[in-house]
Amino acid sequence: MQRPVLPRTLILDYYDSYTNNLLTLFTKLYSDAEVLEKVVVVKADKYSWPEFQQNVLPNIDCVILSPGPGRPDTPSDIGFALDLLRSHPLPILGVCLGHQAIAVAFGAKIINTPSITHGHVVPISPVSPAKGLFASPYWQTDGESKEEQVFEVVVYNSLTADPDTIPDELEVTAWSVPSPTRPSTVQGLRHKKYPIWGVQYHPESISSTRGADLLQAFLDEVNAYHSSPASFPPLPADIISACAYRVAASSRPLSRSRTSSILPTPPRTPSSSRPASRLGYSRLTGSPNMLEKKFGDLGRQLKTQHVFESLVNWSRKGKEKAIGEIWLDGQTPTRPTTSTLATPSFLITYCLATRRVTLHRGGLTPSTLSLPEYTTFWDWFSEAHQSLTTLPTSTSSHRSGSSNGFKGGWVGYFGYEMKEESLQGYRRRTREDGESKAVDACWAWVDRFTERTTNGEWIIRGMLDAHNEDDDVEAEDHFGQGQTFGVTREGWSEYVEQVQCILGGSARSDNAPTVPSQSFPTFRPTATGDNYRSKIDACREAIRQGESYELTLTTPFSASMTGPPHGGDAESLDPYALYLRLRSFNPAYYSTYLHFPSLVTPRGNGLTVLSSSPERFLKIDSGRRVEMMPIKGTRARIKPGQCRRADARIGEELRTDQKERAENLMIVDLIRSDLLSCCTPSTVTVPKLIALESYGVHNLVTTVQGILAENVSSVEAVRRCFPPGSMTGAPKLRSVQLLDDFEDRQRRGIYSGALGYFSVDGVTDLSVVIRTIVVEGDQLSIGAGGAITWLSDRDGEWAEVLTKVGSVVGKLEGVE
Ligand SMILES: C=C(O[C@@H]1C=C(C(=O)O)C=C[C@H]1O)C(=O)O
Ligand SMILES: NC(=O)CC[C@H](N)C(=O)O
Repeated sequence: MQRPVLPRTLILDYYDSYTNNLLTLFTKLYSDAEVLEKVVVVKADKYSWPEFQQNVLPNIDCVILSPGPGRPDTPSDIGFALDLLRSHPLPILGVCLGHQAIAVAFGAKIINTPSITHGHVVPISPVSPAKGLFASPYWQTDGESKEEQVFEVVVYNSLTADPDTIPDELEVTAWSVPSPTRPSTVQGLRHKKYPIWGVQYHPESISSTRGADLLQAFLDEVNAYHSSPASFPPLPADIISACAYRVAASSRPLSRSRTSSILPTPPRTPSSSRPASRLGYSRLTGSPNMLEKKFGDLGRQLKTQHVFESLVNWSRKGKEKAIGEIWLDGQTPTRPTTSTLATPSFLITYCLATRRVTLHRGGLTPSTLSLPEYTTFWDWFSEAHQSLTTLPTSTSSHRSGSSNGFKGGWVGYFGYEMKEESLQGYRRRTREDGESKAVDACWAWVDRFTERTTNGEWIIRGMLDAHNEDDDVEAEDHFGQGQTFGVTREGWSEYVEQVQCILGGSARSDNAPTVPSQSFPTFRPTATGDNYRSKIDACREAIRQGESYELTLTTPFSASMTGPPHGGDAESLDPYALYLRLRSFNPAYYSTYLHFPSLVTPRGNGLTVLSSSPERFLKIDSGRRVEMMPIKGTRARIKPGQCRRADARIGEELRTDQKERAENLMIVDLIRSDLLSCCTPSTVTVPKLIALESYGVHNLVTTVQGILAENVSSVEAVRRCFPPGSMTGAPKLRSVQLLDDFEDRQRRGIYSGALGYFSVDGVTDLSVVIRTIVVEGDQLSIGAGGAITWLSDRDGEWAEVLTKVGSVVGKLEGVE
């Protein structure tokens, strides 16, 4: 059977985190180019009802009403959908919330479903004889028995249409197959006269079957409704540009928003006539301006700690005062990573409350710039990064090996509160005192560094300042203040010599190696366990009301640098010595030490981040492949060596636990939808669904990948996926707003944000900031939390939080 001709389809998005996944159903049937020309996802409140009737309806052929938080009988949740359904000017398909809207529009009641279910696979049975879309030739397979017509899908709902109130003009087309724990519920509806169909389940979920069949059945009806034209016209440009996130189908220039630099914005010149760029990267065909020196066997036997400390000591004595210390210290036995040791040449910080970008350089007074109204830090930083980047073209093949590591560029973090400028529709909470000092984002510029490769060899890398490379070229100065972005030839020679000395063992070392802290300071929850338990109740109540499907509730733990450590005498702790303890106590793929002594935060002077995160937020490789690896599902381990079989059993129990799998699946569907906002739709896939990974704790991890669309920069991709879905729950926007309240409007700060690097060649790798100690002045904090679902148990969830904190700093004695 031929696939139906693709009509102009407008998907109204009720701020759900699964809506974009509907695009994947389209790309199973049509090419990316066709889908991007004919299908748009538009936020449901983008148009008023009169605007929609006047400007949009005449230019589209059908509408899909998305899933979403809230209720279809609450006007602020459902907008003009009920008017649209009652006037039914064109064919409409409702999914979940959209389906419930159909019921409400024609008089049915919405009630709590007898068994609230999110992220579980449920069998569905169409009524017999088949009705509505299930009677379509695109659905029916000749000769199927009733049992064979049962199909499996994922459901995410707390509410349902009350079957006793379905009006005569509507008809139920499918029911869930009842089980002892789940009574049968309405899963499909159709209007007997109008072109309106709905499904309660989520055909777009990764674990649903027959989603594309359902879509074809609908699109076939749309064709019939419009008298089966040979083709439908493309969508007009104004509707395409109303799209929440636009992904280019083919080669187009990068869309750049207006941004500002610390001094006036650099003049725009077409890329062909542009100067060879500030760092000369536009001529990066081989590696003309990228410097690299390999040391072979020299220093192989040295500990990374020793080399790091020697480099730091050397830079502390240098002419220019170092502005920070960076050790990207990935270390797991199973997934090898490189280590990066660097002292950055300058820092950029951003404060949301003041909207100020500040440039910090060693020994100089910081200079600041207020961002104009029309822009955000994301745009500003994206522009700053792009102006220094050679973007790999989409035709460049997927290169492997070392070309995917850090090559120099930005290292730092986006704190969780940066969601304020990334999440569409986010309503900001009121500001607290002291927030005008907050460091909501911090990015350090690294133009030379020492790397330990996975095979233990030492390499140094650098990039040459454009001034040195080509005298004709006036290096542009994006930040003003005479800031340079690369090393000088002399600076590089000096660095080579110094590292050679260190690796060769001839560097004079004034200091003995730092001794790791003997113990961790005593961390305490800032609120009691009972307080957290009561918030779990509040989360479950929000879930019962249909406001959220899953909420990642978190809470801070704090300690003081001057307080008495576990069982020891009072002593002042050194954050670096503490990091040395952490890296051996909880080695993690994203283990990181960031030390910025000159930064001032609301809690004190100096900011140090000691991270042992196991979770990948987002990686972009040199072939523009984006990979996200959300973790959901955590269990404590029996420490290896003690009882391997019992430990493996706990892992297996976690992997097969239906509640944990549902938690993970919910985030997987969310992450797919996030990636569809920045990747070419057909490229978004899930190569590994719910795999067990056991490091400090047992975790369930999923891998989601896609290819970054040509018109989306790496910073913009991160922004579209930020904050990390595993730290919010789903749907993201509503869950984040609820969590702001449940967490008493406290800032999460760096915790729950993203930390890592944006390399000059476009390669990016960021972790989700969890299992991380943040040191501000003499205050230490660790955030921890977990995903709350309808099935959550108060004690179990609190125990999980303590397990997570315990994996970082050891069991907290006396905390219940
Ligand atoms: C909230 C935290 O972790 C998140 C929640 C997890 C879970 O619910 O199992 C696992 C990893 C993280 O995505 C934390 O570590 O604080
Ligand atoms: N996924 C959805 O669209 C959910 C719809 C509604 N908020 C419910 O919980 O039932």
